[in-house]
Amino acid sequence: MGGNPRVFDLSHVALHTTRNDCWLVINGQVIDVTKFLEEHPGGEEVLLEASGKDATKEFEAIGHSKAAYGLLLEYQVGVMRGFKHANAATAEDDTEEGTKARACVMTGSAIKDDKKTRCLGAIEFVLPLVVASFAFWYHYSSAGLTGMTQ
Ligand code: HEM
Repeated sequence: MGGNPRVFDLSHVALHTTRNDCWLVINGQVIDVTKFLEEHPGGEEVLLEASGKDATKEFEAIGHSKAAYGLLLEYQVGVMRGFKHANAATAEDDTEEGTKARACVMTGSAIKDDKKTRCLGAIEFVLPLVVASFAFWYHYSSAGLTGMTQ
């Protein structure tokens, strides 16, 4: 799909319900799974049953892997009219590039959060050690000084 996604109505998607022409809708993405029917690990029957309609619930109920979500992009032919993505402003943002960009943002923040947590962990561990060593040093050096002056 290019920068301008094709926009479909459900009535249009409903015209593609055969083995030779099989579309379905998942999360506002219009997916043409015709070429994927034979490859689908869950079998072609479930795809045919879900064809021509919004199959988001069925798709998500299976707990498909990230790879399966990635495949959606590969077979996407357009978006549903008026569909608002959970984390996108408009359906127009739901281009392949847009979705990939969002995926990057999501991965990016996940990694960032992870780093932050690791960094915090290190600080939480090192800081008490530094404070304790300082306290020791202060105690003994001032004791030494006191000893010297007496
Ligand atoms: C609503 C329609 C769908 C239903 C009901 C469905 C059902 C299933 C089921 C039952 C399995 C498990 C097979 C097993 O473990 O033996 C499966 C696996 C899989 N499906 Fe679907 N599926 C649907 C749509 C799709 C679509 C549209 C794609 C991608 C374009 C897809 C990609 C996959 C992949 C890659 C697997 C392998 C396991 C995984 O990576 O999650 N499925 N599906």
